[in-house]
Amino acid sequence: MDKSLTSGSNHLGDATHNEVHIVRAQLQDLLVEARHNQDILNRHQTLDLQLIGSHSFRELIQHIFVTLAELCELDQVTLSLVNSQHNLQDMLADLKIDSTEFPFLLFVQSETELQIEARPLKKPVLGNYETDVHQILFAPCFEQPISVAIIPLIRQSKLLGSLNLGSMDAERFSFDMGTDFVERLASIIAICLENVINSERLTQISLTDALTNVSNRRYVEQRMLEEIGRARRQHYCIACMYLDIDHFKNINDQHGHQGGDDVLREVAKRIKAELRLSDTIGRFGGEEFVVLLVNTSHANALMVAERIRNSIADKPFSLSMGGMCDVTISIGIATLSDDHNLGEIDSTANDLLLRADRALYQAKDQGRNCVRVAIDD
Ligand SMILES: Nc1nc2c(ncn2[C@@H]2O[C@H](COP(=O)(O)OP(=O)(O)OP(=O)(O)O)[C@@H](O)[C@H]2O)c(=O)[nH]1
Repeated sequence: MDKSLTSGSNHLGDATHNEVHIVRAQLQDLLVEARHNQDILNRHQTLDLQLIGSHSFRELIQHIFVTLAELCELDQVTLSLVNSQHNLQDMLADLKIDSTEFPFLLFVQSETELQIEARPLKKPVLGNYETDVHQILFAPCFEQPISVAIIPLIRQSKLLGSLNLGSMDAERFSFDMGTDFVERLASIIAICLENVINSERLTQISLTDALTNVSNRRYVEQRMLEEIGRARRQHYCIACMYLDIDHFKNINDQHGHQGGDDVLREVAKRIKAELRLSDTIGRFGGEEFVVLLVNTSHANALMVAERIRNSIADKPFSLSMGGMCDVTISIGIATLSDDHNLGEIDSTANDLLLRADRALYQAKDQGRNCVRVAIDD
């Protein structure tokens, strides 16, 4: 037997075997990478769908802070929004969102505040976290990140704000990294932000009284049903106040319709100033207002009503055409305790409003500028 041939063919066999082994390993790596990429793609698609599907500002912000952070495995996510005329903060107040609900949502007064090292934020900036540059953007986070991506949110050439992503991994965001993904994400978020803000504003307009800027009757009636339902589930008491300006016809007669309008606006403002964010105030029509106090006992409702009455009676109103005017208000209160919160929600709401209205008429009958409580309370 030709040994060299045999050993040669063995060598050949080993070499082929090794090559096959290497190719197999490479294929395996490619497969792992393909699965990994597919996984990333799936996560991004899930994120896109959640962001695009957001129906409200609250929902969108939650997806940015929770879904985005989870799916992209980020350690810190904050969002800075340019709020030049305080419009956004007013909108949040109307939506009953207070600053504690979204601590990672930041407001800046102008685009200049989002400049990085004196350069306008036009493109994503990736790299190491630097305290003097990035601290403001990550101030609410428990831990400061190690690498960051500051991504402008631009819509129709206007900077809406910045999405600020942080990671404890130094290599997660480096200055020479491609930014296609983050730019795509930022354009989706910018479009969604613009959409939800516009839609919240439209809803707000349709539920707001144009003269006084408080809610209108439609909103209060809708809200009342929701609040009665919630009070029933969570077993607390709610109170309803019916408020009516005294002798408003005389105010109109003496100071003209414009003077009357000034009084309506100022009354709404003074009532609102005495309420909590969770309470609801609405103009029901003419010179009538309704207030809904959640999780409020009979005694507390009485206290708030007295405070409102005093805030109106104690200080004369100045009118836009000049001159002053004394104004008083009468208030009727009805409360709905947990043990009486039964039956159809519609009729419970009607009954609560009716009882507050009857108490108001008692207040009118008994001299005005006073607070009366429903008899059966
Ligand atoms: N300026 C102004 N007046 C309004 C508006 N809506 C209703 N009014 C007027 O509000 C007045 C309400 O008068 P009344 O219902 O007689 O009640 P009142 O004079 O307040 O008397 P009491 O409620 O019994 O104390 C009417 O003169 C309405 O024209 C409004 O949007 N602006």
